[in-house]
Amino acid sequence: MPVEDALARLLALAEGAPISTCERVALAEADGRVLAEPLVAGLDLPPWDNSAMDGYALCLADWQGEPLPVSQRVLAGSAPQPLQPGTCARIFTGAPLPAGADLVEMQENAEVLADGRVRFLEPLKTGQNVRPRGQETRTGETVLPAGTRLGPIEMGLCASLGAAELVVRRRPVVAVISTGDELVPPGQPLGPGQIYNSNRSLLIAWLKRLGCAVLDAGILADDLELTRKALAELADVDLILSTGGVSVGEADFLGVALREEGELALWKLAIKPGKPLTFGHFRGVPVIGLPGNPASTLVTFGLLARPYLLRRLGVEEVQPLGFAVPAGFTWRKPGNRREYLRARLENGRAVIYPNQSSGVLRSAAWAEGLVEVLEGTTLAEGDTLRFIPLSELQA
Ligand SMILES: Nc1nc2c(c(=O)[nH]1)N[C@H]1C(S)=C(S)[C@@H](COP(=O)(O)OP(=O)(O)OC[C@H]3O[C@@H](n4cnc5c(N)ncnc54)[C@H](O)[C@@H]3O)O[C@H]1N2
Ligand code: MOO
Ligand SMILES: [Mg+2]
Repeated sequence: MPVEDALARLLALAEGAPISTCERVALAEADGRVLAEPLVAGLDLPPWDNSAMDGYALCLADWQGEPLPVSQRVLAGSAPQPLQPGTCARIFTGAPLPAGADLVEMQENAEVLADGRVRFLEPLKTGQNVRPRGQETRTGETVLPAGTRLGPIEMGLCASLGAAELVVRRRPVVAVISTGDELVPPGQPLGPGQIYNSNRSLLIAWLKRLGCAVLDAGILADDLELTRKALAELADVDLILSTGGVSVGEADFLGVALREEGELALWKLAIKPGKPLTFGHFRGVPVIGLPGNPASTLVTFGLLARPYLLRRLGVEEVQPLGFAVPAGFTWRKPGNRREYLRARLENGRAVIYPNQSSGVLRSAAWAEGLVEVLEGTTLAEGDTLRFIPLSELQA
């Protein structure tokens, strides 16, 4: 199945199983969460006309070009008096404009005379250096739609509107299973044939960034009975996310368990790395089986499982679009799977890590993004490719 068809399937399944319950959280706890209700402005922003500069506020219609006495001093955080006709007000950045004033001149363009009056050195224009009330936002406007993922910028925006609490989708509970008799957690010595479990750490960190509550189900031995048992114990989670055990080997049991006690909706995609990606249900619980090779885990989580989870949270834009870059390498062997190569930008061109084996996670740590090589294509230097930044995928 082509990647885009698999993604469309997954997103449709996600829409059928939304994480629809919500909770009210303090603003400080909302980073990384998804808004369940739109953020509607309860005030104008700015709440009043204010000065964009340190200088002097005056009324243009009232001014004949003569130096003006200073009738008041207005600091940010103060409440000014209405402007006395025939005077100007000393004013500072962010301070409310006195009623009757309609412009601010910056102090660099003004001269304070010996008698304290202020002479304006440049032509003046109504509205200059004034940030009018409501210029950013008006009361009642929807500032962020439901389904927005909150990041640093949104946190700041919510605060600017005085939102102390937000209604967000609850965290999806995702169980992480690492399958493989060879796996050992870091901190223990390696025996013969053993390797450290890297997928667990990669996925747990990534899921947390996505606002998921992670249930670490540990390492699962390559055994059908134990696989059934492990899956059966996770009946209450929103998603079971496993790695390994999805290919055709004699120790690959995930697909068998899904076929027996649920259903296998997706298996064998035209994607490299990541071909044996598996999606199905075990006794009704959604299961994503990522291929065990670490670069396959990375690519399939980023391009398929991450969008699936985000869509379950009601997020519309689930995938970075990436951007077009010229290839800084040649590709001579057309594949029958869409390839995602770990790449970097050098002098505006994509160059790839020399070892693209799906077992090599170091390629991804070196890389800044994934470049997409379409099925059946070869590439010459300068040909255009899509570059998907890893920073955006990991956000
Ligand atoms: N005869 C075939 N063999 C394989 C095929 C195929 O089509 N025919 N597909 C290959 C492809 S492509 C992939 S990808 C892998 C996927 O295999 P599995 O998902 O079943 O994963 P395992 O066999 O369990 O492990 C693969 C590889 O990854 C290492 N691994 C697994 N889990 C972890 C972990 N948590 N941390 C670090 N490394 C892990 C494991 O030791 C293996 O080296 O199958 C190919 N075979
Ligand atoms: O699809 Mo596998 O991840 O190529 O090695
Ligand atoms: Mg295998």
